[in-house]
Amino acid sequence: MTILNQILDHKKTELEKLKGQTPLFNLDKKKRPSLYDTLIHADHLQVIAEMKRASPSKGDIAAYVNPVEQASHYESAGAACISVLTETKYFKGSYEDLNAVAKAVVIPVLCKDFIIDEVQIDYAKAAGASVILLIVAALSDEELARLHTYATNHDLEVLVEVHDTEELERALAINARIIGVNNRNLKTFEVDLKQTKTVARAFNRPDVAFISESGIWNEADAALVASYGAKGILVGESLMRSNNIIAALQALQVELKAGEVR
Ligand SMILES: O=P(O)(O)OC[C@@H](O)[C@@H](O)c1c[nH]c2ccccc12
Repeated sequence: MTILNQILDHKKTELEKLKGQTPLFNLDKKKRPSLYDTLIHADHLQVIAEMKRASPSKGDIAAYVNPVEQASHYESAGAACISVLTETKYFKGSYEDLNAVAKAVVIPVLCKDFIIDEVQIDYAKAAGASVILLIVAALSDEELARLHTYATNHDLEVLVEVHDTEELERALAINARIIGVNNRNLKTFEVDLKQTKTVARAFNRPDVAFISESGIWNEADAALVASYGAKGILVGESLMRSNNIIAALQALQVELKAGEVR
């Protein structure tokens, strides 16, 4: 069984618990900027910086880091959005982490989880997210369309994650406005930045905000995916391990040149 299937099986067991409770978080509702608008109008590569304590492929990365401090560094270094892992068993995240970050920053906040049910979207919103992730590989076409509509109707933006050109077609079919290609295959854990190139070449839609996710360590990686057409990048581990978060994040914000070679 692939790791993605293991995570999804575990998720199903948690749904009943979520459905039996009401999400109660303390939050003053903030109007956050639109991630889509930020990406579409970008003149330099936009960074979605991730709060990631651990992962199934790497184990502990920074298990005990303070999410508010981490997110505040990200925000002051010019991040476009903060991604917060809320999956608990494999990534050691929580809705409490998300809520703490949402209270501390004014930029968009992405709830990073394996969403398979509306109740998770309710929790993400209640905890303060303005963006959610939907993973095409984890959902049927019907589920993808239904959850995408549900989130949009609740004033959330949606990052739709794909791995390859077949999944890209499925994302385009539901009119996804923000599409991310995950350079890490969630079935094998292999990371290849060229996935960004392959997917970028398969479509020409300037109205879609296209981002590259995972495996970005330095300015050269950032410049490479920008040259493939990415307007933004989703970066976790390299920032979590950095001992100079601000400098590391600033270095990734490379200039976007008009008419990049794709
Ligand atoms: O730590 P990295 O290699 O910079 O990757 C960040 C992010 O892309 C990764 O955490 C991620 C992308 N899609 C996901 C889906 C679920 C969990 C995690 C992810």
